[in-house]
Amino acid sequence: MSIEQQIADLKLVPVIKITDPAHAAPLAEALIAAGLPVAEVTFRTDCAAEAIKIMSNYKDLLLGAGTVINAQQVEEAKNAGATFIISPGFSPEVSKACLESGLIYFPGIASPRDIQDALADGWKTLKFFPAEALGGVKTLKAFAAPYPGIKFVPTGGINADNVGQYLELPQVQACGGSWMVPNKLMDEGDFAGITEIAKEALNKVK
Ligand SMILES: O=C(O)C(=O)C[C@H](O)[C@H](O)COP(=O)(O)O
Repeated sequence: MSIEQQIADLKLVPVIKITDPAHAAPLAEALIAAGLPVAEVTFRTDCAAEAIKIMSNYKDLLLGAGTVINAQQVEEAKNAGATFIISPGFSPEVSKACLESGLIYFPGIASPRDIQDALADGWKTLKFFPAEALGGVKTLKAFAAPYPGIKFVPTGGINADNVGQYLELPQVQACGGSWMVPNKLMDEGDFAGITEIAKEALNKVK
């Protein structure tokens, strides 16, 4: 099954910021225990690649790298075991690196011009970021008319209260968000708490 299809089936993509590599294994286990075996580990911390490498030991986990903004990070993510790449905005450099290395890219888009740049490189499942700040559902409905073949993974300001309204749209494959893996719980080592939040999020979207 394609990565796009697996993400569409899961409906949610937790956006994760790991500050301590020791959190990587318990976090992978917490997400798997919740029934949400997918992680977007962001390159916002120096240990992102190390965390991905640790999490890649969990073969049931669909593992991607987020906040990827250059080709070097694509290579680091791939070497660590990531199978998909996400960036906040469309990056021609990241796109080229993904095409060359066979990784799936979910580029961030915020405008029709971004959508067309992504489409020109062959990407048809796009991250709409920052979703809430850019008009949310209303903007996605407007994008759907001229680009009927494009699917979206909105992210940015999405939470348990508003995720349902996005997933009602046929052009929305899944929603991303950091609310499913709160930094506070990770810092406290409360991985059971993260499992609970991830389960609650899944219940909201079923
Ligand atoms: O880093 C990336 O690749 C991004 O595109 C941005 C993240 O997905 C959002 O920052 C998550 O937004 P929140 O759920 O509102 O915290």
